[in-house]
Amino acid sequence: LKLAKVKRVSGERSFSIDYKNNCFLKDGKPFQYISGSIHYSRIPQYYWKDRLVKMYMTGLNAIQVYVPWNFHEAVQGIYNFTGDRDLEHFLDLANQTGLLVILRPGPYICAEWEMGGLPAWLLQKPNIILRSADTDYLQAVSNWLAVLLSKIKPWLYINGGNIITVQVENEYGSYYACDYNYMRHLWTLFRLFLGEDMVLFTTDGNTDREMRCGTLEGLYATVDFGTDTNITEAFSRQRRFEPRGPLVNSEFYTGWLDHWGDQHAVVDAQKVSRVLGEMLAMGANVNMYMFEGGTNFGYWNGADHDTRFRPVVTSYDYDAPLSEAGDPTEKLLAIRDVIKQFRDIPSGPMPPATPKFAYGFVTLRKVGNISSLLNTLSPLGPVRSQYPLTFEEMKQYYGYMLYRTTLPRDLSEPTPLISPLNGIHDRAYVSVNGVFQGLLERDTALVMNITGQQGDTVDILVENMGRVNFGSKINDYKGLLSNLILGRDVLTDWKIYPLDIDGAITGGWPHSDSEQFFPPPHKEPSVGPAFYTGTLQPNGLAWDTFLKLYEWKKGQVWINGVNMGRYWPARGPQQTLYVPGPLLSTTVPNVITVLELEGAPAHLRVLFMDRPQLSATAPKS
Ligand SMILES: CCCCNC(=S)N1C[C@H](O)[C@@H](O)[C@@H](O)[C@H]1CO
Repeated sequence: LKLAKVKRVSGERSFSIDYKNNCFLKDGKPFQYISGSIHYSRIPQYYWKDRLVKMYMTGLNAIQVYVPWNFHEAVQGIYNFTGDRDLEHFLDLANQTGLLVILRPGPYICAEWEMGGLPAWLLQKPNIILRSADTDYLQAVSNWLAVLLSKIKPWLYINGGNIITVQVENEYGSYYACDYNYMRHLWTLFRLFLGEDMVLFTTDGNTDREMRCGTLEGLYATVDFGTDTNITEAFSRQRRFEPRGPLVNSEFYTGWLDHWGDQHAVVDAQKVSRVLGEMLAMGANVNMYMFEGGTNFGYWNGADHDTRFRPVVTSYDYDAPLSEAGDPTEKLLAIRDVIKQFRDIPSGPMPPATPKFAYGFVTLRKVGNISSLLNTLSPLGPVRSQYPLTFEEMKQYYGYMLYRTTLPRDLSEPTPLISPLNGIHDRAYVSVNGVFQGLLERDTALVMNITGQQGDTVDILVENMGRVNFGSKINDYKGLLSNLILGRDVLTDWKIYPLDIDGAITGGWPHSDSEQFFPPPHKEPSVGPAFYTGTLQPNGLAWDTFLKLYEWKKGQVWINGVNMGRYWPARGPQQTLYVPGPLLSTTVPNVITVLELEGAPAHLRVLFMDRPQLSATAPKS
């Protein structure tokens, strides 16, 4: 129905590759796209139009969009395209704004997104070979693509919509499998559902191995590279795989991602605009990755794993031309000045940054330790198991899980607790009889000491910090993947509590309880995993703001029931969380709930600021 607005004039619309003149043809005329990446899954729907208009006013004629499979099929066979997941609404807004679309439906997308967009329920098959011709993987992929590609077919430019090209898979050449049967299967599916006329392409990093394993006859091969790459060398590599046709850089990096513990990544604006100009002058088609990064709300951040597990931070600001909050930057203005040299850009003002407000301090109060809240957070009670089960075996894919057992003997001396196969995925917070005794962390903290008496309760809260999204470790199972050894004993006879924190919070906890049963507010801080809550009084303004948890250590924040993502100021570089203004109420108190995993500061205060802090790496402790 939304397409009715789009002039459906059959016969006049075409989008193809001109192998003679080495360019794209749009309606028979040479066409050079100047595009920017924006991920609808990282921006609340009410801000989509704001960001798209700013991209259009910069002079872009296209946007590049990933479709995260796990964002739309969290439970196998149940598809969600509503609200912040309404892909067609996003495409329609882009169409209304005069922007064409380069769609990247994966099924794997990388993108510093949880498991590269693959749904974690794929891991229920213990030895599944992801991104290959593995029959179970391909069956799930085929079911998903049948739904998605059918949905987007009317949105193809050649059918009256605005999607001009579609990418198959994502940098497949960077993956170990190099399985041509997998790529041929995908190619068949994309052709089957999108038709023979659709321009399908691949994108790969700028090396021979990547191009060799990532390209396929029938898919137009493109490359990606940033500002420090020799443009001529990179495009000559593309020419070795596509001797004729348009030059395309599908991911021109305008910035870069941050992992917890990194220095905040920045890329010089003058460098970005200079190299962009050089590529456009060659007639190359360029997509800037990212143009608007947005936020990894909830549990959606991914992770890298080179020598060790490196989860990506909550902010996907990416030092991009539009900031995480959608504010135009100097980098955007420099880019706009370059684009002006190649095409007319829309006249009129660049929409301004959305207003920001410093609401100030809010003092929280403690709700309770996790172990005292199990009736609320795990209403169905525990699963009993001789040995630990993973998140996937428990069929809880994200967030936190509580593993409980008892001490097998008196431990008067500090006794080492270890996971011999580095099996803590990813961080475990250990309490004995409700008293926090320390933590274990994947690759980083492999032993801690315990004391206690035989029969004492051992509570181990395990945090899933986001699944690896790049490389061979994307089959990233979570939880306790191997037995725990305490001294000389293997810990057994577990009670494993799935924790539905998000369900409890969207159901009104803890605030709905606080009026009747809540203990008087007290300022006692505590160590170990505990919930805190408070209210930001309304002041008639619902403006963007940035939440700083000064002297808090690590945890998760919900505001008015929405999971805002992870905070980890103790590690940095991110120190504030972006809070979109429309999330706030102008009339009723805004409920803030914090899960602090290590220990709250005595002041129990959090601060709402009018600006972000993304580059304050914590002082080396
Ligand atoms: C640190 C290794 C990063 C691997 N990812 C790379 S090269 N990238 C290419 C990938 O296609 C894109 O989705 C993004 O993930 C981008 C980095 O922002």
